[in-house]
Amino acid sequence: MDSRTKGKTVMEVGGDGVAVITLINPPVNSLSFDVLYNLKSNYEEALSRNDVKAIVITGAKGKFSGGFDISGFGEIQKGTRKEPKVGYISIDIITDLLEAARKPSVAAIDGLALGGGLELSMACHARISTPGAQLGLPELQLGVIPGFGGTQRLPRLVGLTKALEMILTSKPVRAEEGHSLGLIDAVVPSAELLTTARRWALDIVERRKPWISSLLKTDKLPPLGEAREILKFARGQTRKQAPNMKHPLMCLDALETGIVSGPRVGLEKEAEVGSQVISLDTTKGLIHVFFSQRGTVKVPGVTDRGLMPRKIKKVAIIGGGLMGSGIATALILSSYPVILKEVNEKFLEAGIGRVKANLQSRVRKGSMSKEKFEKTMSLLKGSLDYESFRDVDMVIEAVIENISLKQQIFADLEKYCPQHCILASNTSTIDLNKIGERTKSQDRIVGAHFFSPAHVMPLLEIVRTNHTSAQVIVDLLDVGKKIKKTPVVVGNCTGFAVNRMFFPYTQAAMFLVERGADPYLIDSAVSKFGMPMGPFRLCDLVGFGVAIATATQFIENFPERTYKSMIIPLMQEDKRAGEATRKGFYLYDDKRKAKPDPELKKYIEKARSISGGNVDPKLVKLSEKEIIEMTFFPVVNEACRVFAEGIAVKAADLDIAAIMGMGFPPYRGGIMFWADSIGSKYIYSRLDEWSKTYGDFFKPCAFLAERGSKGAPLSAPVEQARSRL
Ligand SMILES: C[C@H](O)CC(=O)SCCNC(=O)CCNC(=O)[C@H](O)C(C)(C)COP(=O)(O)OP(=O)(O)OC[C@H]1O[C@@H](n2cnc3c(N)ncnc32)[C@H](O)[C@@H]1OP(=O)(O)O
Ligand SMILES: NC(=O)c1ccc[n+]([C@@H]2O[C@H](COP(=O)([O-])OP(=O)(O)OC[C@H]3O[C@@H](n4cnc5c(N)ncnc54)[C@H](O)[C@@H]3O)[C@@H](O)[C@H]2O)c1
Repeated sequence: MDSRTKGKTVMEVGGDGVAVITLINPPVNSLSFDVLYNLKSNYEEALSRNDVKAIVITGAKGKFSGGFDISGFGEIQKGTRKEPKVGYISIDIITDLLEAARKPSVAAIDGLALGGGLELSMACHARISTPGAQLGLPELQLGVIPGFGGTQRLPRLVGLTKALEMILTSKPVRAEEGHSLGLIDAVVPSAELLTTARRWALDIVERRKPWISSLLKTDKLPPLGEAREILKFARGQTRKQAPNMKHPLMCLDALETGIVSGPRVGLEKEAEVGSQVISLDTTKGLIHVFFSQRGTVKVPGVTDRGLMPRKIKKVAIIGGGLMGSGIATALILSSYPVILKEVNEKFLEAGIGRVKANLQSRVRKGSMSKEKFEKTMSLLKGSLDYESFRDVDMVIEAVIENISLKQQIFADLEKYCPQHCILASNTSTIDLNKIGERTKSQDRIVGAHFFSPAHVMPLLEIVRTNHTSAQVIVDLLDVGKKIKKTPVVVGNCTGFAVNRMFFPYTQAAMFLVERGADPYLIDSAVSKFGMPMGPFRLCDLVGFGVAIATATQFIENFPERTYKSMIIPLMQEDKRAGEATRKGFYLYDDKRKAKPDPELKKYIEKARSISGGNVDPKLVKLSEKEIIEMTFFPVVNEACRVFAEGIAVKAADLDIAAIMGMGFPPYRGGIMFWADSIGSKYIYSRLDEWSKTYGDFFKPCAFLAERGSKGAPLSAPVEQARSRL
């Protein structure tokens, strides 16, 4: 393959008269422009050759296709590639050349047919798949719409309601379901895939099987009035669930056009809308997130050294509290045998009970069978001592946040665990160097910072010190992947990446409220911005005990830029500690529904009198935009410090950490991507102005000042980062 081209297709014509075209573009046979243009020439040749009666399309190495090459969207967005004429691929090639051809086509689907891959197969006249195949149109998840005819063909193959479900949720279906829906014509074992597809194609030629053009099917479509009602409902739901995104509604427009005005007009509408969505900011953000998420496992100096992950056969967890039980759940769910150690029988039983409850909730929801539950639970063994630690490959310590206890535990681990064993801590705040102070095992000490609930939250911060070996990081990256987490490798500092970046967010909110802003308006503006909840609702959820403990760490470590608000400590004195006590910034009813509390004013006024600050009329009347800026620009400022200090190696890692650790809206691309979309100059000037009026909490850091003065992007690599790693 030419090094400048991305992928190709090859065509082989058999003695039976079937031309087999194979999509080849590793690792997922994505449909790059090169693949698509090759496919077009293969088709032209197959249609013109007398020895070809029918065509089979398949993908190399057990994968049909993962869809259009997503990097192609980036090239169009950046202007490094000219977009082909609107509709050229979906209408000229896929519809007019392939579907309307005089010779039938059959798709032989192994592995996956996603996005453009499934769309290409839907333009074929039949689809044969293997049992494990995944079939879906996940485009909306990337900010684009199905653009190779999927908005028209899927409803015609599986019905409007199912098509809407598949498109709006981006969730694929398995082959068997695809078969019962009418999306797949036959499911056969892998070894029979090609022979069945060839035979099927010839049967179509010989009229023993029907020659079906999906685009012309109407039997699965509801009557027009009903279709309009279904689409109206879908629009209402979409507006509610994705209020900040335009592309799902634009996708529905394309679907509706096809149903109201016919599939050809629908295809034209799809092509027009498909071209428009590429330049939406939300689309740019989501595509950035797709690649950044996959990029977190590429760590310069670590993953480029040819190290192979060692096999982790058994893991021990110390502490079966909230975090330890969640981590144990995540591990046994991925088939790791786990030993859970606690201080006494009672606590051990409680810890195992929590793991059981985590799994039982899956059984209740129907996502886990009883047999699977039993099998998974059998991987968990309890322990009250270290005897069973003699053959573990990794230990994750998750006891209470107490430095001398952790130091003692690590000294014990050094004695009992084998020499190769990875010694990880789930600490949120304590310096890992201190934790390992009483050992000689610094090279195998690492942070494995999970987020609560650990079996649900997708992020894993892998914290390395100056001494952590590359091998240990490679091992942990592999475990992270196996337990389906997105790992981000960060350096050792207070709060690591996520908690450190987001600490100023809560502080900014407290500051604004003390100066007269309405906390409920702040929460509402932040939720509208796209966070799962506002800072005050979040404090209630986490609990004030944790909030105070974390705040103390930041006040001690970064005194020059922390805002010390007394609101939370004052409330806690009155036994209001958040949702768990049913009273915090909100009041909670039996169903845990939050309601504003007029009494809150009392605490705010008292905190204000302690801090000596005054109500600022400007801050009382903040617009939603100003609220977002004043709460998130301090986060950007701290993210810049984290980046400049080399705590994160790539700005994109901070984007993923913010999205997966804090719920920052993915369609804004993450914290640094969002900041760059606003511009460093503006952010710098706002922070600079506020710092002059309101103090050093807002003071822009040197990195932001430097980039802001030039208007340079904040996410550009740090050439001379004072790396701590
Ligand atoms: C016009 C059309 O309608 C528009 C489209 O088709 S848009 C594309 C629709 N398709 C998708 O959204 C599928 C996206 N891909 C995925 O969900 C997953 O990659 C997958 C399920 C295919 C495979 O998952 P998994 O095995 O875990 O591998 P994963 O790490 O995600 O991907 C492997 C590599 O393939 C790349 N890749 C996957 N799908 C790709 C695609 N469609 N385009 C370009 N690269 C792709 C990834 O970036 C990654 O590259 P890397 O190794 O350099 O980091
Ligand atoms: N709670 C969170 O949201 C969160 C998030 C990330 C990280 N963390 C960190 O995880 C760790 C645990 O937090 P948690 O919320 O699960 O605490 P927790 O209080 O719920 O659980 C701690 C458990 O450790 C046990 N324990 C204490 N000493 C032990 C010993 N010597 N041997 C075995 N077990 C022992 C206790 O009995 C208790 O069950 C802390 O370091 C915390 O900073 C917490």
